[in-house]
Amino acid sequence: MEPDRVAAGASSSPQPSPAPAMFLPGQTRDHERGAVDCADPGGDLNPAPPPSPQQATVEDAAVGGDVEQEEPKKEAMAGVGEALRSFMEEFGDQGEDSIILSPRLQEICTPDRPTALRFLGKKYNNLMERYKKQVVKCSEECDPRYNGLKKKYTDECAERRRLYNELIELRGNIRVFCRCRPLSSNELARGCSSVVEIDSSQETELQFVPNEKERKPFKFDHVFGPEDDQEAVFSETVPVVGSVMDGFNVCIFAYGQTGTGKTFTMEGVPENRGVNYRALEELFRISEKRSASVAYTFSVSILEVYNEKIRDLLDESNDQSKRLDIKQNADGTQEVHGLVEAPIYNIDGVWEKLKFGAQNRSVGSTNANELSSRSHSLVRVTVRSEHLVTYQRSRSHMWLVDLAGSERIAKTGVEGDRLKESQFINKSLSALGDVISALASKNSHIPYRNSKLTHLLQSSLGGDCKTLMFVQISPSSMDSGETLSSLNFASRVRAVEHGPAARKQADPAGSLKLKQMTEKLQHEEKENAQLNQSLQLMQLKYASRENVFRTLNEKVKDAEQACRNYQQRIRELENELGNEKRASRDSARSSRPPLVPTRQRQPQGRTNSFAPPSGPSRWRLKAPAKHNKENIPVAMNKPNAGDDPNKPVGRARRVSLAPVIRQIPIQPKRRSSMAVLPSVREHLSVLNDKKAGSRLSQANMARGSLGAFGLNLVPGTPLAGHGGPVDATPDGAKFRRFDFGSSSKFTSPAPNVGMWNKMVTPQQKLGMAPAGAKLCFSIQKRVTPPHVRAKPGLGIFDPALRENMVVGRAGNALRVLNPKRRQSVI
Ligand SMILES: Nc1ncnc2c1ncn2[C@@H]1O[C@H](COP(=O)(O)OP(=O)(O)OP(=O)(O)O)[C@@H](O)[C@H]1O
Repeated sequence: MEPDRVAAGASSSPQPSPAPAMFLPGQTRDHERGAVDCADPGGDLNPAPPPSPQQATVEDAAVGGDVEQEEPKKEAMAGVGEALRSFMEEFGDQGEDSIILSPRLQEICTPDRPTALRFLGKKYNNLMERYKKQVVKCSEECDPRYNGLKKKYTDECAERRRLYNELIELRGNIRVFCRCRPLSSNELARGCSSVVEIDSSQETELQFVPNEKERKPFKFDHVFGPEDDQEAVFSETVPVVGSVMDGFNVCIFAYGQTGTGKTFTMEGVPENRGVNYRALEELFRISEKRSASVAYTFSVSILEVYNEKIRDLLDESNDQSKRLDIKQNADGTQEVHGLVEAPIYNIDGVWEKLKFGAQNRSVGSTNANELSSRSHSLVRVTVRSEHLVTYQRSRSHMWLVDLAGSERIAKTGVEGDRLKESQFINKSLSALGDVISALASKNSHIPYRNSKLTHLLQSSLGGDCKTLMFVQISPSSMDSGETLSSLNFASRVRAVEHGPAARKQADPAGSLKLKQMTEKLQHEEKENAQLNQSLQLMQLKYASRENVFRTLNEKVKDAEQACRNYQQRIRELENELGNEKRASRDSARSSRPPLVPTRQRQPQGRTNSFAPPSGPSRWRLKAPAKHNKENIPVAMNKPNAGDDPNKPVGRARRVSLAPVIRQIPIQPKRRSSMAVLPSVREHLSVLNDKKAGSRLSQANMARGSLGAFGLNLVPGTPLAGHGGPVDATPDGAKFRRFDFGSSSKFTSPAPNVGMWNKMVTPQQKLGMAPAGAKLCFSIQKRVTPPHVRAKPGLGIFDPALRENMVVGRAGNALRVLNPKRRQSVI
């Protein structure tokens, strides 16, 4: 901007409006004031236009010529100049236009207004322009920030309120609303004044001012003044009412001196309905709103506690003698059995019920109230809900209680029945006070059962429900005493902590079912775990058994193979024997000696010179006694030392050389088998003393082959050497020990064998078997089928096991000792 134009502009424009320009960030109010004063010392806020250079010169001269006159003015302006200077400094140092660096400005020691203005010239205008731009820029920058901060602040406030409410809920305090009724016309007529001061801006506080000197503040969750209507009261109550729809138990009760508006608050009047009606209206509204997801059903019961008796106000029979008692449910809640629970489907139905109940309520006239409630009235709304998606059920109660008024008997002037009622009322209210005190001081024992009222409200006062108390007060100076005691009581109630936050109530039937299901589930889980364990065990067992089975299978296969080999071998041997037999028969036929009479006579028993039939027969051979020359039997058994073996043991008599064979009863499951035995000598080398007692067996020897071999080929068996019954037990085994070639004590001497002597083995006859090789006949305990015998458990069929069992060998024959079963010869 050019200097001329600035000067002209300045002169033509009388209002450059410096005042706003003076309110700068960082400046103090004094500075601002100083700047304003500087701009307009005479009181005019608009500064004088900057003088033109010419004017400045003239003025300079004038200043110089009239110093004395200007002296006080200069002094006054000194501070102003200083302010201006600091202002300029603040805006200075801005590049070329900076006035700080100006040597001229620095020369001015005590700048006064004209000097400064003259000096500023166009700089002032530039600065103003810059300042305005900065202000605009600043506001542009700050506005969104300001709005953001403002919003943040509002949000924070809301959050703080929410957190506070949450804190209150967590603490579980009973919420207390205070409602003060207006002064009645009666009171006004009496000239009563109000002792209660309520500041409408302070929603939670009231001052109790009984006189000019006394003033006591009380704090509640909300304070309603005389001008607050039913709607305002209910709008604060709605959140508590809504909780019952979420499954919480709720209790709302009104307490206060008689005539203070308890019934007015709870019941209201038809044209101005109270909490009861509005609460139920709200329940239906919420139900309608949630109908898509939750199905609600409502029922209502109305009762009163009159003179410590419970009366059902919905009982149409109005039977006064009907006795209702409080019982404790399994879940710890209190229940009045026999109480009418009327279902309600719409708000009209609600009003009908409420009206019906109110009509039945006991009321009477007192000095304090024309229509005074003489009982505690309780409306219980039961809300049942079922979620349509999750099928979760809940059942909750909402108690709406209008207590009877506390009253001073003397003041109310009651007598007779009214007096009795008052005493009961006061007694129960005092019990309520005791309960509250006990709860507030966290006593272990809460005296709920001292009155029917406290017993009924047990779970609503100290339990897990949301409680709201209206303390009703009268503003009248006449009632200041009662008002103060009500306020004190309400404060105590407010301090009560419920303990844990209110809990959602599940439907008892549903929860019982759920409990049963949970128990069943737990039981099944336990069983499952046990089954799993046993299954794992079985799997382990199965795996190990499978292993064993596989091993056994392999062994069986081996044994079967061995068995097949043996069978093959036996067939071969049988064939050979058959051949031998045929050959020997043929040769015998061709060289048969002539028949000669025999002097032998048949033994007493049945004699048979032929081999006994094969099969499970048992034979008892009377072994031929050893005879001396005169045919006198001598002792066969162990002779005593010194005994003459040839000494006759009895009367000499003729005896048959043929063995006496007596058939003994066949024992089932016994069989005989035969085996090719090595020669006696070999045999003796095979057997040792200990093993000799073991039974001898012929594995897989065909049963029919026994007959072919003949009994006469079996010396050493009981048939050969033992006169007693065949004994297959280990004790008898010693008798089966034989020494065919030598003089065994059980075998007949070779010359005396008689016809037996002639019966040589087919092997001997055919010369196939080594000299002295015999067939051994043994008796086994059990006849085991081939497949059983082939089992590897027997051992002898398993080559590996058999090797371990071998106790002797003779040619092809092996003598094995199976410790588990028996000793065998193969
Ligand atoms: N907030 C209010 N606004 C206008 N009138 C009120 C209010 N509160 C109470 N009243 C009036 O005061 C009178 C007494 O009220 P109410 O019967 O409800 O008292 P109360 O506490 O129930 O008495 P009591 O304990 O004897 O039954 C009634 O006529 C009622 O209309």
